[in-house]
Amino acid sequence: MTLELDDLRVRTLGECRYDSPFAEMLASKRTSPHYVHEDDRVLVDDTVSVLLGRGVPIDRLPSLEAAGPRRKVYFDPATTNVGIVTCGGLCPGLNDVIRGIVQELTEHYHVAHIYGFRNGYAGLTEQHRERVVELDLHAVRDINNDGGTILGSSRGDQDPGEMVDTLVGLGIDVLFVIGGDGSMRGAMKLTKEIDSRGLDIAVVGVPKTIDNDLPFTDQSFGFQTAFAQATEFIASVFVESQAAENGVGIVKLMGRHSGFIACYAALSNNDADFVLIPEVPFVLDGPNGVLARVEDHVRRHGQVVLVVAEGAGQELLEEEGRTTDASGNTKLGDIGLFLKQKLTEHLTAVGLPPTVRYLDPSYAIRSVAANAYDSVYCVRLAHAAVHAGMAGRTDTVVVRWRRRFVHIPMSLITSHRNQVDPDGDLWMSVLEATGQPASFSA
Ligand SMILES: Nc1ncnc2c1ncn2[C@@H]1O[C@H](COP(=O)(O)OP(=O)(O)OP(=O)(O)O)[C@@H](O)[C@H]1O
Ligand SMILES: O=P(O)(O)OC[C@H]1O[C@](O)(CO)[C@@H](O)[C@@H]1O
Ligand SMILES: [Mg+2]
Repeated sequence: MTLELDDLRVRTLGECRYDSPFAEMLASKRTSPHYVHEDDRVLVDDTVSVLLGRGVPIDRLPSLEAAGPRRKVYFDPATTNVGIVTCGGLCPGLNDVIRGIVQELTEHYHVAHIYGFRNGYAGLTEQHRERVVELDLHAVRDINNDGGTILGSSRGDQDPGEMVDTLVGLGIDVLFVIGGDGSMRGAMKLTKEIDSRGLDIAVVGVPKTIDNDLPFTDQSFGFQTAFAQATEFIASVFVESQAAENGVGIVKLMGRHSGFIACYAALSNNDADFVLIPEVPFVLDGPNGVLARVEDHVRRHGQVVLVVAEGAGQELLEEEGRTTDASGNTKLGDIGLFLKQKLTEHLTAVGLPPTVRYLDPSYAIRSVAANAYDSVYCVRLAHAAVHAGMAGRTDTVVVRWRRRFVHIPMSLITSHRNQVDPDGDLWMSVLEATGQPASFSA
């Protein structure tokens, strides 16, 4: 993707004229290895060859605005009303982000009102307007101990006009959207509607995806918790497969288009012998296909463990009758059950009748509370989002990029998918750890 500096500038509603509660704390701060000044920018690229290849002066290199508190803010905190909505699939840490936003707005900015919309964008429609809840410190006190989201979530289409009417009705100045790619597309439609009506409402996104499939972010919040949960299931099938004759353990993990959860979970305890992900196509048959390779492994070791991302090998499954969910996401075929059946048939046919242990942890890896690492990450993202919104940034997403918190235009987060690069070092680590072939070609 070609990136120009101007593509990376975030929108702002106007000049920041109100004193920020952080003004004094910021007065003497300068950029350091641990802090980026609000007037400084963070480079997108981090290798000498790419930077040289850009062929532009340093101040024209693609760079991102630093996140964090400003000395002045756009909205007058005392009269500011805020809305929060969580959309799409669950992800560990949603409650931590909600809590962080409410605490920051209450304890530091002392804003007028914070409203939570129930069940995703549906909560902003006319039908559900009366379900809006007012959020305060009491309402969010210990919600971080629970998985899910106290606001609820949903998929499905809503009318931006109706949603903006709700924002106007409540006098919302800043809306925080915590969600994935679909949610950010929805947020951009809201901004477009807000603009067309000439309204002064900021929309700030906090990207959420356990699949880690959003670009321009080191790793999305909740991802670490999710893959840590997944490792437990791999460990279980490993133990089971070791105890059985011709033991075959298969774990299917979430990851529609990106196999990050499968790769990290597999690397974590290093029990997996094969990792199959959407980014690396494979064939079943032939001397170099998955069936023959698994057979060979069982012959040599008496057992085998496969970790498969749900989006892997979709090209091998019947596409007939494939449907979409309420948000238009394609429903995938079940590659886990398909592999279970094919491996059972093949190993039986070659005289190695297997004992197959198949686990599909599914929602169990994403419905849990965030671990300590993710909780820290969530609260820092929440703070960054609040500062961005109060400073009038709109159509903007807060992310951590190369360990710095930064702002990016919302359109970039939906511009492409973050995927495991088959030529990158993560996949190389998986190949090194599993010993599986680099490709399963016919
Ligand atoms: N193309 C789109 N245009 C406008 N709004 C959209 C679009 N796609 C999704 N949305 C809105 O965003 C909400 C969430 O979208 P979706 O169900 O795709 O989840 P997501 O945010 O992508 O999260 P995830 O995929 O990680 O679960 C939907 O309920 C819908 O209101
Ligand atoms: O919640 P649903 O609609 O069952 O969707 C499940 C999907 O959501 C995700 O968890 C992404 O949020 C995918 O990994 C998974 O395929
Ligand atoms: Mg999505």
